[in-house]
Amino acid sequence: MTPQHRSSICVLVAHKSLVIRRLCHPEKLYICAYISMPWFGMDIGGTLTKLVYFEPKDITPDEQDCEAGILRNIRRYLTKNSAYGKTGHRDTHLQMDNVEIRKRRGSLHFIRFQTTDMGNFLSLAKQKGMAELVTTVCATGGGAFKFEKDFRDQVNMKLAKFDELDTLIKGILFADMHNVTECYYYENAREIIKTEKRAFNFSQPFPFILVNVGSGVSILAVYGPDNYKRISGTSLGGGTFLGLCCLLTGCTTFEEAIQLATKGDNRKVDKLVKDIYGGDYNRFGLTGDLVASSFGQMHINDKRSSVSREDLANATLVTITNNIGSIARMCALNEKIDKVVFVGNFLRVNPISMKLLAYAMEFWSNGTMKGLFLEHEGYFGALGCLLQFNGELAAALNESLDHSPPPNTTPQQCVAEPSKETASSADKPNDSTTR
Ligand SMILES: Nc1ncnc2c1ncn2[C@@H]1O[C@H](COP(=O)(O)OP(=O)(O)O)[C@@H](O)[C@H]1O
Ligand SMILES: CC(C)(COP(=O)(O)O)[C@@H](O)C(=O)NCCC(=O)O
Repeated sequence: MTPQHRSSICVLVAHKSLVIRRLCHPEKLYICAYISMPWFGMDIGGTLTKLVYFEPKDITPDEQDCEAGILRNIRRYLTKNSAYGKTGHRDTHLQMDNVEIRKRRGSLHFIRFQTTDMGNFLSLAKQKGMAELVTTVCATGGGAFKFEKDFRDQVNMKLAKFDELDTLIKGILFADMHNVTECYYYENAREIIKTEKRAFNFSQPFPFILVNVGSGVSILAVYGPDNYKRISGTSLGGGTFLGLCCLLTGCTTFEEAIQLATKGDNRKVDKLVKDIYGGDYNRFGLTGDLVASSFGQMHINDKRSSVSREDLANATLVTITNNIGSIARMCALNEKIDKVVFVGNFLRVNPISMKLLAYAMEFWSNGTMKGLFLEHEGYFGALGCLLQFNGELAAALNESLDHSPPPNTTPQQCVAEPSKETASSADKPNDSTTR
């Protein structure tokens, strides 16, 4: 807030998550809404909850004096630690600095925890006094619906719900615009052992196929910032990999599953083309080393007794990844789109899958399609949600506000027309789903 704004305030009503200020004007009384800190976006997924927190770095000495103790404590707690409770982690390597959001400059912090830990998160929020400061949390993902009552009953917080696919796209476009190295591809993807990560210029993104590999998989065709359709999906996703891996190897975490897979060999588990043909199946270009049948050797006693946990983990990873790659490629072919962007936390610390997907796009399309990846892989829904905060408040305040802005006031400072991207969009049926 600038000194002029401060001097024009005649009434200030603190309403926890937002501050409504009445600005004096000779002819009219204007009401402007400032969104008070803290700013969060939350994506409550089937496996992981992602939290994006905006830490303002342009706090003036005046503001510092006024900053409530609770707010300061929350800021310090989130930014000075990188582990929270049993499963909470801040991905410090993903932090985005010097970002401008709603005319404020600051850093974006990326935090995740297991959705099964939601009870502990709510207790922590209560303990840190969040409930006293925040009335409304912007949330997306299935959990925004599932946990709505828990938020209300346990911490007296309202969830402003946003659709997970809308926010996913908003988050991707924002991250790509603010981070020049956000998007990358694998050079020489056909040579999996040698292939290397390279930055990709994604400044002209449309159209692209978006494959979100979370617990399950959603596939979208994106034609513009507000123009997309969900064209396909599969229940064989990241949750399937983790679930099957735990069953087959006795591992208990995703990180362990990936580590095992890194040391294993799927060829001891799968039946390859050469196991069936004795070599290549030349007529249709199927080389001998191609997987003909995932897990296809495991009905043979001898083979079964000689495989390791590592081999089983690797075969599970390859099976799930190849299936996703195959569906994604067919979707891209159908839509006549050549860029296929893979996101979602299944790709976290998982170069095996990324390289396989890059290979699959390149090989099966004869080099006409490209697999692309993004650094903030699983956080776009939460980021998009944080960015839409404005729209939610506009909608919430729409009825009580004078819509015409006061003189010399930018749209960010004053709620005017409700944004098209209001929370209510999450409550509408998704008519862009074609499947
Ligand atoms: N620390 C982790 N714990 C559990 N799953 C993880 C972890 N890191 C990556 N994953 C993978 O990410 C998937 C979840 O991806 P995410 O995009 O967060 O989806 P969702 O929104 O459904 O939770 C899991 O199914 C698993 O394959
Ligand atoms: C239901 C979901 C959108 C939920 O998203 P997620 O938490 O998995 O990221 C996703 O799991 C999905 O699209 N599953 C596949 C459903 C299908 O098309 O078969």
